[in-house]
Amino acid sequence: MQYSEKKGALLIMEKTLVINSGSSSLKFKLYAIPTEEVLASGLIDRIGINGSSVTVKYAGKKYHEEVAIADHAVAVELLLELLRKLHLIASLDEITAVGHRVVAGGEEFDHSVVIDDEVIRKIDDLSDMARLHNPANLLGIKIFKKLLPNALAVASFDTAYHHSMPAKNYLYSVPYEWYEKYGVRRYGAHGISHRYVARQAAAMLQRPLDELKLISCHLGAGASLCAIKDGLSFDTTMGFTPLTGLTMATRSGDVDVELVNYMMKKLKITDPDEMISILTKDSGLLGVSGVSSDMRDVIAAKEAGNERAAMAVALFVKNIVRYIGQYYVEMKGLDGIIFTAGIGENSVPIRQMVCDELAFMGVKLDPTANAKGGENIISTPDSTISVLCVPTDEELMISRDIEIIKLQQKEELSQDEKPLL
Ligand SMILES: Nc1ncnc2c1ncn2[C@@H]1O[C@H](COP(=O)(O)OP(=O)(O)O)[C@@H](O)[C@H]1O
Ligand SMILES: CC(=O)OP(=O)(O)O
Ligand SMILES: [Mg+2]
Repeated sequence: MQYSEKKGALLIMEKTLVINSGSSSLKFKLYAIPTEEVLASGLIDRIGINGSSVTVKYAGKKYHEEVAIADHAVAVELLLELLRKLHLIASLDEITAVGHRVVAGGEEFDHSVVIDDEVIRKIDDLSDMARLHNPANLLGIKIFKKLLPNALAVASFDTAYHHSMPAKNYLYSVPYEWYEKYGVRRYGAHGISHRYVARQAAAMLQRPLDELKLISCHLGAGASLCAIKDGLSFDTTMGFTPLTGLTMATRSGDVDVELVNYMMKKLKITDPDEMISILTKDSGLLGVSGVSSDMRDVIAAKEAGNERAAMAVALFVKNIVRYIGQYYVEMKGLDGIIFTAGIGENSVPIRQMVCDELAFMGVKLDPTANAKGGENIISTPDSTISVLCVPTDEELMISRDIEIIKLQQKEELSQDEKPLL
């Protein structure tokens, strides 16, 4: 624990580490609490594909290294090494809380929780609902639990935000008992991000969040749209698992389930898991383009005249537009479209291509604002629907949830200490 003087008051400074394992990346932020100052932030990028690298920003400095990172286990090891090597902390004990993004939280977890053995078991049980993510999330949880047994460990779930969806938006048209007995329903994902960008958008538009109809487009290696009404998730493109919805880096998005059966026969595959693995790891941008899972590479190939790369980009854009149309109708109106995550935040051409498809509705991008990126309103003032670029900050949301949990724990303690009358 350290002390810091801010505006004349003596503050006890604690350090919170937040770990965000995505399918292609591992991000982390080290915060000073309560000031929320980011002491260090890091991105381990392109996990499992060529050209992987690590970038850490700390104390006005930047560390960058191109290094092979085969999987999330290697990424977590690298994170630990960097914490020490770059002297981001003097000793691990300085970290008093660790927050973990967990993708699948099922029906049970509708808010962030303190991680104990029971929570670990449940996250493990939910792995079938996010096979690219929950095992990687658990890996980080277990390593840090072992290294920092006394730190407060918290799990924040991607699915939690979507608990507000009405039944007509989360039920599938399948036997109802599947939902009742086995929890088969749409859970969605990226909820921590959709929640964050919706709040930011309301502040940028200077309107109360609960009066806005928004569509948040989280376009990263995994991608999902979320229709946000009354400040809450109303509908989302990911389903029972993060496999469905949009075209993604390596995931197919929506397909007719009959093709699973058909292709198993054609490819002489007997194990359904093998088929799901093809739809999860060999499809999407990678499968269609044959070039790469990374949108940067696919756009470069498209510009060089590669037709399959152009088709992959066209499918990516088309599926986003399809769902924007659906949610516009479902919400009976739309005030703002938000672009976020790796592609949404950084790709000027993808934002342009999506908005070009919406031009007939009066959506107009300001090309200068679009090229600038960052946290910005990127539509023209006369656009019928505002378009916003909002860099997501899942880590900040997780760190704030940790503070809420700390407050609740303090309140519970003080309740316990109250003398019995
Ligand atoms: N400038 C860019 N143009 C297009 N795509 C980009 C750009 N920068 C990053 N990306 C894309 O962002 C993806 C990573 O997004 P991110 O949200 O970090 O993914 P995840 O959290 O799902 O691992 C990469 O796969 C890459 O395709
Ligand atoms: C749920 C999901 O797809 O997450 P990410 O985009 O971080 O891989
Ligand atoms: Mg992500």
